[in-house]
This record gives sequence, structure tokens and C-alpha cells, in this order.
Amino acid sequence: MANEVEKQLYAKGIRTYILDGDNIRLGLNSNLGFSAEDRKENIRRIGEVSKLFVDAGVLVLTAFICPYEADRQMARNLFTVGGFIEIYVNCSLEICEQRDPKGLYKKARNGEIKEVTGITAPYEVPSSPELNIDTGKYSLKESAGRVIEYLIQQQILKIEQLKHHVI
Ligand SMILES: Nc1ncnc2c1ncn2[C@@H]1O[C@H](COP(=O)(O)OS(=O)(=O)O)[C@@H](OP(=O)(O)O)[C@H]1O
Ligand SMILES: Nc1ncnc2c1ncn2[C@@H]1O[C@H](COP(=O)(O)OP(=O)(O)O)[C@@H](O)[C@H]1O
Repeated sequence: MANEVEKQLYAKGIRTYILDGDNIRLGLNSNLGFSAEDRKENIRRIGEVSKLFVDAGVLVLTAFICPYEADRQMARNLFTVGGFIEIYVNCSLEICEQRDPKGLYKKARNGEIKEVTGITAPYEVPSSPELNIDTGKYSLKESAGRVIEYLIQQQILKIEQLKHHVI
């Protein structure tokens, strides 16, 4: 979904950078696992790195599970009001298990891996996210479109920025 949002923003001439497991957990956070303590440190470092990107004027898309409310709050506190947008990428466990793009749920059910979010590790539902997108209901394009709409509505994407592009 972050990739789709990036694609739609790129088409509008907006520069973004995605932080996700591929570039963070394989590099900067390669020493961290999935205990509550390690997930907290994962999010703390991601928040600090995001802040550096934001200082440089880049819109950052962070695609992490971030299952604990306290960790989301910690990240939020690093930014100005309105500078942090929490998007609850909502989906039933049933649909997540049907998708299972990496076979993670299957492995969790077989007991091959431990501490898997939704199965053997908790997921605290966001209490007041800026956006709650039910991906079981909307297509990928529609879900990403809702993020773009929110950015326009909040004037984070300004009309002047978009005047040469189709909204
Ligand atoms: N035990 C366990 N629990 C949850 N996730 C696991 C686990 N082991 C590996 N993975 C893969 O790691 C990615 C999630 O990492 P995150 O950094 O987003 O997690 S967290 O925010 O620290 O909770 C996520 O990868 P992406 O799908 O690329 O995001 C998972 O597939
Ligand atoms: N509205 C939607 N938003 C996001 N993913 C969706 C949506 N509808 C279907 N999917 C599918 O769900 C899967 C999610 O996989 P992926 O993005 O790799 O998961 P993760 O969020 O764990 O990184 C993909 O196969 C994607 O095409």
C-alpha cells in the first residue's frame, strides 16, 4: 500500500521515501527481533530516522506493524501536531491469513516461528488513528487514493504543488 501511495504521489510530482522492513530490518535494525522490547527499539529508531527525512523536506511513508499503542505514541511525539499521520491499515485476521504473501501465518500456525503478530503476539488496535482503511473492503488503488485524499484535505498536499498534475 505504501508503494501504491508513493506511485500516486510520484504521478503528482511529490517526492517521498518509504521506510519498511526491507530497508530497515535488513540494515540499521538487523540486530533486532520481534520481542516487545525489540519492536519498541525498532520503532524508536524508525521515528528518529523519519525525523531526519522530514527535516530535509521529504514526505516519509513508514510501513511497519508497530503493534503497541505506546510505541506509536512515542513516534508521534517526535513530530509537530499534524506532522505525523497514523494510518490503521485495517484487515481481518482471516483475510490476512488468506493473503499471507510471505507464508508467515502458515509458519506461525505450524509453530515454526514464534511471536507472530495476530497469532502469538498482540496487536493493539489504534485508538484514534487519523485514517482507518479497511483493506478487506477496498482495492489497493482505492485504499491508496484515500490516503492521497486525506493529504489534500489536510492541505499537506497544496493545490499549487499539484497545479501541473491531475488530482
Ligand atoms: N514474528 C514476526 N512477527 C511479525 N512480523 C514478522 C515476524 N517475523 C518476521 N516478520 C516480518 O517482519 C516484518 C514486520 O516487521 P516490522 O518492523 O513492521 O514489525 S514491528 O513494527 O517492529 O512490530 C514483516 O515483513 P513485511 O511484510 O515486509 O512488512 C513480517 O513479514
Ligand atoms: N486494499 C489493499 N491494501 C493493501 N494490500 C492489499 C489490498 N487489497 C489486497 N491487497 C493484497 O494484500 C497483500 C499484502 O501484501 P504486502 O503488502 O506484502 O503485506 P505487508 O503489509 O505485510 O507488507 C498483497 O498481495 C496485496 O496485493
